[in-house]
Amino acid sequence: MAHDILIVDDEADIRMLTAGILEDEGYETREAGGDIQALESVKTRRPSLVLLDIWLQGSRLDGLGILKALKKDHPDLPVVMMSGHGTIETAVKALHDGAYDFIEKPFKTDRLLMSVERALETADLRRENAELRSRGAVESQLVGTSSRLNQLRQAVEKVATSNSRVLINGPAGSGKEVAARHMHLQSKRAKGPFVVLNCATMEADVVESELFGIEADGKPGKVGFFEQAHNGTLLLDEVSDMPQDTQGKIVRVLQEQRFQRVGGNVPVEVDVRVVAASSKDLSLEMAEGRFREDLFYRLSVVPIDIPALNEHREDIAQLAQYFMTKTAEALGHAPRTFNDDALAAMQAYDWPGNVRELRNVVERVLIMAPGDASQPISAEMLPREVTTQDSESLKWDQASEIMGLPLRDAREIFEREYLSTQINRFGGNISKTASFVGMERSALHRKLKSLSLTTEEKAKA
Ligand SMILES: Nc1ncnc2c1ncn2[C@@H]1O[C@H](COP(=O)(O)OP(=O)(O)OP(=O)(O)O)[C@@H](O)[C@H]1O
Repeated sequence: MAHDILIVDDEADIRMLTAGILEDEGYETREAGGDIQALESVKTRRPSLVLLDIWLQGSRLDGLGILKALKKDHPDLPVVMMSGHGTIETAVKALHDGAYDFIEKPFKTDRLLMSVERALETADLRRENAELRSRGAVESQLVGTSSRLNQLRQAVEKVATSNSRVLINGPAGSGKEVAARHMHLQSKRAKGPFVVLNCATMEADVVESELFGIEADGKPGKVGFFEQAHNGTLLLDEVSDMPQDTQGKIVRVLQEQRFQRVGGNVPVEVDVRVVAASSKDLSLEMAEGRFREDLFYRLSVVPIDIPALNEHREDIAQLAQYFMTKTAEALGHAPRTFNDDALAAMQAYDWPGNVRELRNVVERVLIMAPGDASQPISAEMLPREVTTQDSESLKWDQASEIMGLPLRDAREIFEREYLSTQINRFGGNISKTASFVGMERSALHRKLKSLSLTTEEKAKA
């Protein structure tokens, strides 16, 4: 997509000439003859760059005034100043106030193009960096004011002040790492490091060297996660994926607060608070012999449960707006609001990927939605899966679940779903339901009883 450049100059000839040079290079241009036009134009749509004259006859604000106003709302918008009567002081002032460059009029074509090109390149790079940072970002504060979130925050803050080990449980993307970071920042260790080891993405044969480091010829060759986290917190994320041998070694470290590096024989002492997180039910993993009992009880001194997003829907609007502001800042866009329909659709959706999915949807919407910042995001601009959560996908989930069952169990699930839907459809009226499904009234009664379905309950549902 061509970069779009706003040229602000009170002289129409200069605007035209500059626009001609830029358009020949494939840029799109817009023109403004004064302060009001310039600010309006940026408000309507943020350009990729502004070329701004310092002296503007007939305007209340001069170029420096406009620069300040622009930078207030769009700190990352690249601005190149131009002037025929520029003094060194004005140029320095402009650069100090955030202009990218200052060119003197009359300028040579090459000088103009070079400055524009560099300013755009720098802005693109900055944006990409911020975007990368934002994509990998995990917050340190738990956003949300529902009672579930308030309880969670209280529990996290309470346990933070103790040195106890904590096991954080919750579905993928629900905020386990955010809770762990929040806990770290509220603890006495806040100034120390917060280190995350993701046990799920680590190859079994390197987990130990990653955790404990490597020693060769009596010297540390690689500092492990435990040492990196000295005086701070180590989060063992997806701890259920840790190989069993390593689990045993961790038990010893937790007991003794010291360990040996791989290949070494000198004990290394550390002061580390270990916090574990898991999206699997660790007690089940333990019962099935995949997770060591001694480690489970050592890690799970204080269990903290993070709810799925659909268990605290009241926070969806606040979280969506929060991620909108963050993402807009990172991408250098103006943030948009959500209208009531969009909020209602987001609140009704089930969010199988939890808060992470919500964050991704907001990012996608900000980048893809038509219109400008003055237009709120409406339900039609949301991705299809959010707005068309008709039971299609749910039905499919259920169907695949049924495929894994013996016929008897599958039939029971089907009959239960089918009959409760039909009873609801006929407002709990057994005679009408019986006639529609083609059963005797008494037979339907018996069936409902055998499925433990009551008409009152189902009619209410
Ligand atoms: N309450 C919250 N406030 C702010 N951001 C949140 C909250 N909950 C989750 N997030 C954001 O959602 C994303 C996923 O959160 P996080 O990584 O903590 O989830 P997780 O449960 O650790 O996921 P996984 O199981 O995949 O490791 C992150 O970008 C995080 O910042």
